[in-house]
Amino acid sequence: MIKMKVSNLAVSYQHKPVIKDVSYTLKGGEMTSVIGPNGTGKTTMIKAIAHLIKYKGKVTLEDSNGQPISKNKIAYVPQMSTTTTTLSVFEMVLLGRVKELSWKVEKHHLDAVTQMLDGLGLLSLSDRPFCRLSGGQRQLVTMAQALVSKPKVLLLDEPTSALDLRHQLQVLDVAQQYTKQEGIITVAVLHDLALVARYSDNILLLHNGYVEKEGLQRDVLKKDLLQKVYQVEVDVSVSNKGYTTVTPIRPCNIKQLEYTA
Ligand SMILES: Nc1ncnc2c1ncn2[C@@H]1O[C@H](COP(=O)(O)OP(=O)(O)OP(=O)(O)O)[C@@H](O)[C@H]1O
Repeated sequence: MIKMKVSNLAVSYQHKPVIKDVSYTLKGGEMTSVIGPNGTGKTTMIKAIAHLIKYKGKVTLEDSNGQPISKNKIAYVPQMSTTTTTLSVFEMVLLGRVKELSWKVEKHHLDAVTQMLDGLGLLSLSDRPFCRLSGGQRQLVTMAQALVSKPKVLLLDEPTSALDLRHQLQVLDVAQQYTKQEGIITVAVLHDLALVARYSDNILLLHNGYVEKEGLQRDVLKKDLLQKVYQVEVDVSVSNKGYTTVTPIRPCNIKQLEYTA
């Protein structure tokens, strides 16, 4: 099983600490959701583990034999692609294979792209220029591009923010299926706690640059903990079909609430 170990991670922007001292270990085959209020450092943290920004501390990635895995095997899908490229959807997804391509594009690469587009319901958009897609379609295409690169670690920054209900489930189903099948590590920054409850094997709750809590949904999606971190009164309920819902009720002053976590 592959393993990613993050030790004493710290990131500052212009000497202002954003991620202060974060440590955790992630395992292959598991989906981890990163949650927390706006501006708390979620994007910064996943950009650091993708080696896209400078950080202090240590991030190691190793296979089941303890051998290091190259950082090239980490795929990062940003919040929203604003590129104005005129490349087609097909070409954009094919770029996911760029490290393996030579002057001649082999059939198996083209087949992999077609299969991925088909799986995400994007085949009919193959020839459309990427710059003429809607926000949600762009999110799906960048996800396809990441998956076609055969990553060992898949980092998704708010992958469902522009998607309708059906596509939210579709994207997270694809990510979950791929994570389990290939035994990779997937980390998704999500704000929708119903999706978090449904798809996470593990949840990291970030607050003010620290991990406030890490664990299973029953340990993290707790009323008093969420109230403390989000400063909002919430109701946490589980339907008779087993789906967890976190309902925000009203913003609150934490001093009025009892915190026992
Ligand atoms: N390039 C940058 N330069 C300076 N400050 C930055 C930069 N990027 C982010 N920040 C600041 O770092 C803090 C954390 O930002 P980050 O985007 O990581 O938060 P987040 O938890 O992902 O937020 P959100 O939920 O709103 O997307 C914020 O205060 C933000 O303003």
